[in-house]
Amino acid sequence: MPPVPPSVDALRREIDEIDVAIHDLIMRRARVVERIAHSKAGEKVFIRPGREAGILRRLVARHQGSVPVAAIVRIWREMIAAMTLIQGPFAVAVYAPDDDRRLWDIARDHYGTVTPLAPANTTQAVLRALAEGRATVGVVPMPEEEDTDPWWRFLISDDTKTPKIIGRLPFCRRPGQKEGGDALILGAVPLEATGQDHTLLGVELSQDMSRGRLKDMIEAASLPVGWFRIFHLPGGGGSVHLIEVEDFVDIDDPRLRTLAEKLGDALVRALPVGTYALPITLEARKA
Ligand SMILES: O=C(O)C(=O)C[C@]1(C(=O)O)C=C[C@@H](O)C=C1
Repeated sequence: MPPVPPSVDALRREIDEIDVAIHDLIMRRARVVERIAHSKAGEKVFIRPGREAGILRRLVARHQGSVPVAAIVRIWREMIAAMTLIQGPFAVAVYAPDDDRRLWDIARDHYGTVTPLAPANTTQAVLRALAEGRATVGVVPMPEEEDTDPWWRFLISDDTKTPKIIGRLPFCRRPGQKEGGDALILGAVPLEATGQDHTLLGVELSQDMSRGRLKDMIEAASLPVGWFRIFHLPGGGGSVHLIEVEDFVDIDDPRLRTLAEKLGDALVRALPVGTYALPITLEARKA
């Protein structure tokens, strides 16, 4: 006689048991996070974007079976966001002018149901919310070529309180999803290498310099250049540049000293204004 398949009732009882086990594990995870939070006592910033990226990359790599991996990412983002809030106040300012909800939706996806999000009409308002402590992190659009008043120029500062770029959204890109509507996350968080990172380098010059010449100098300092944005300071007072470097570069990186030597008197300052963990692009088969 072939074995009798379990009844639907029996399968549902198995699901109930699994749910209890998952729920127990979530509560156990939260207790571990509470202990981590305890060890961070006294630190103003308790988010670790690099660690979050590592957790998701590991899960996406090991995922198998019929559940779309995008759903796994969503579940973990919900959990990590909730477990961030366990550790202290956490709020997000999102650039969402009038009825433009694009970044709002990306931010909600990343920060889950319970994280307070506040809309900001301008990118300046996002920076103000960060400066005034109303938001822990801010979500702003990727720098556009034609932006006449770019938000990123305020990040090129030696003031240690200046927020940095700490992430890029969406962190998981579905197959075919365009990069056009991407966002960057700002926050006063120490930069952390994850093994697959890009850095945004801020360069302030006392004079205008052609993009080609600056690019040559940066590449001669062994920094692999991605895209470039330029803002000419009013009144001919020089220029600021945001340069994507396809590597992790921190403030002590010797390549920055080489660049400073090459730029000589033209240089006012060159510093990393942030790094982001490279987003994951999901395979069509698993998405
Ligand atoms: O590892 C930590 O430092 C945590 O606070 C835990 C945790 C998580 O839920 O895994 C939560 C928030 C951090 O941004 C990173 C990870």
